[in-house]
Amino acid sequence: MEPLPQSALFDTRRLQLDVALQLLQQAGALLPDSEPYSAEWLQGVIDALCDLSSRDGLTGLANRRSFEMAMSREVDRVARSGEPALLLTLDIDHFKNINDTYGHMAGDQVIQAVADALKQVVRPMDSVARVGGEEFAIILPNCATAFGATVAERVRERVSELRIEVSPGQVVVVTISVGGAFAPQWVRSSSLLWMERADRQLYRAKAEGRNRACLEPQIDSLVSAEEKGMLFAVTQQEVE
Ligand SMILES: Nc1nc2c(ncn2[C@@H]2O[C@H](COP(=O)(O)OP(=O)(O)OP(=O)(O)O)[C@@H](O)[C@H]2O)c(=O)[nH]1
Repeated sequence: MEPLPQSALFDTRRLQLDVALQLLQQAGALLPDSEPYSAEWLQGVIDALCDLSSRDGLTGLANRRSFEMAMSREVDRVARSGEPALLLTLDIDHFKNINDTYGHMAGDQVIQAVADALKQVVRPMDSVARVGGEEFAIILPNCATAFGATVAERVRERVSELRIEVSPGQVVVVTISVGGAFAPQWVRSSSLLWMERADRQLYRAKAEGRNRACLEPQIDSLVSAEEKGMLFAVTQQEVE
């Protein structure tokens, strides 16, 4: 790497890092143990802040922002490799009743327990996120299309088996509704459209009675006109 010009060097101790360091401390983040204010130490602080801003505080899962970035990367990867990737969106059924019956703190415990179960039921390469209050989403890269319904069902079943003790002797059982859609292979789509398609199946699962998984049927014509338009636009750009 080129040496930095003299004008780019400054005394890093003049940086106002108090709030950043307090935030990291409060979140229990590990601070780098290198010499404070050295380049290595600053890089460690920046990395820890990036990690903190990409996670959901309650569950430690990826938050919506970092999940959207992961989805965009996956959409690009699928378009290049043609490998199937499944997106599941999940929502705890009648969650408002849990808050109303047992209180908000118990509701938080339920969200944490569901998050832990989701992390355990998928492969390490899959990305699990909390994308809203009682809403989660999972990207499953390289998931064979024939296997999609089985995976979605396994996730649903695992959550229904949880026995969550929200206070001594008080056990809560919850169910989730699951929607799923595969990323269109060989088509440069958008993560937003992919999420919308999975969400549509989630609404169907809710409407059909909850505690079930609905996947978008796998037929070619499911590549929407909008997505075909995007493919066309890309092809045009490449020609020009
Ligand atoms: N405890 C707790 N509750 C939350 C949190 N975020 C959102 N909620 C609550 O989650 C509830 C969601 O309620 P609704 O959107 O009506 O959905 P639902 O009761 O799960 O009903 P369906 O989704 O239709 O099955 C609301 O009461 C929110 O206040 C959170 O972080 N902690």
